[in-house]
Amino acid sequence: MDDETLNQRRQQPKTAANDEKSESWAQLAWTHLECVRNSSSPPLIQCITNLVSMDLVANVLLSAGASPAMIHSIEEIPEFTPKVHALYINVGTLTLAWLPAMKKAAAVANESKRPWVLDPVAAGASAFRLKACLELLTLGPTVVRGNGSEILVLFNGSANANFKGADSMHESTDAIEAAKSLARTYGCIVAVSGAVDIVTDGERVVGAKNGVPMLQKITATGCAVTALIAAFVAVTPSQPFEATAAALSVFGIAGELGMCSAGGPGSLRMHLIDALHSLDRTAVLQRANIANVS
Ligand SMILES: Nc1ncnc2c1ncn2[C@@H]1O[C@H](COP(=O)(O)OP(=O)(O)O)[C@@H](O)[C@H]1O
Ligand SMILES: Cc1ncsc1CCOP(=O)(O)O
Ligand SMILES: [Mg+2]
Repeated sequence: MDDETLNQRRQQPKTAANDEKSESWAQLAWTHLECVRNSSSPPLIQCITNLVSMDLVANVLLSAGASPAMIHSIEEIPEFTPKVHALYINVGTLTLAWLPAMKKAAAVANESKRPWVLDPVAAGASAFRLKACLELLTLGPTVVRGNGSEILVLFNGSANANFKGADSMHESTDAIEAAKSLARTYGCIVAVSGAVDIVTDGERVVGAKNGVPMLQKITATGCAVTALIAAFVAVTPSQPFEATAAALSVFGIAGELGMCSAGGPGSLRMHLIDALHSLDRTAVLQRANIANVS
């Protein structure tokens, strides 16, 4: 997708990819994936992500039809970030050295009117990490996706002595009100992953019930689905709520199909990537399970 196309999408929300008011959620999920795959050039996603996740994030983006670029040096950001279709920031292996580059990239993405997505991995693990996440939130991400514990910590604004790390201690549904409040405060879409993936813009709330529990046994699946959200938002930047729900559902469907061939987490990782690559319309329309949450 070239810049001209991207700008046309921003100015004209009613395109084939995002005329979703008349489409079912399942159709919408398929349309987003198709749009990523069929862009004239693959959506370029800059990923400033943690060291654990780089491989899976890049492979998930490639298998969905996007183009990942793991470029995180602050020296390269002013030149490179304006060229991307979306930016992905993930604090999983945050150090003091990386934080200025994350903030700079967010600022350049904002100036360049590029959507950007934040994954606040283990936000409550330390005061340093939480402060960094809250500072990044004030820079105005388009979407924030975390697990239940991460979203609750961002909402409470204080590091939690019981916080265990990257894995959630909460159900996604425990964090619905926190997610709505964060979405209203920061003017962004907030997604909470789990058995049901919750997506809210502060008013609307939908739940995507796709995926398999074994996705939790593969490191960086949360990071990878946040990257997929960035790719979906890249092709419909004026519709981040819909793009986020669609990405979560599509990733979950790939997990469901991958699980049919997998013997455990190691082979699920491989089959997940294969399933995302070959996902077809029939599977998405039959399996997408997105509905309003009251
Ligand atoms: N119990 C579950 N059943 C089905 N899918 C799940 C379950 N828990 C998590 N997932 C899926 O696993 C992926 C990673 O989510 P999660 O484990 O919540 O993120 P994180 O790795 O950041 O903690 C998401 O696609 C989510 O939908
Ligand atoms: C284990 C771990 N430690 C620091 S980052 C990371 C990966 C976390 O990935 P995810 O949040 O997707 O499980
Ligand atoms: Mg995570």
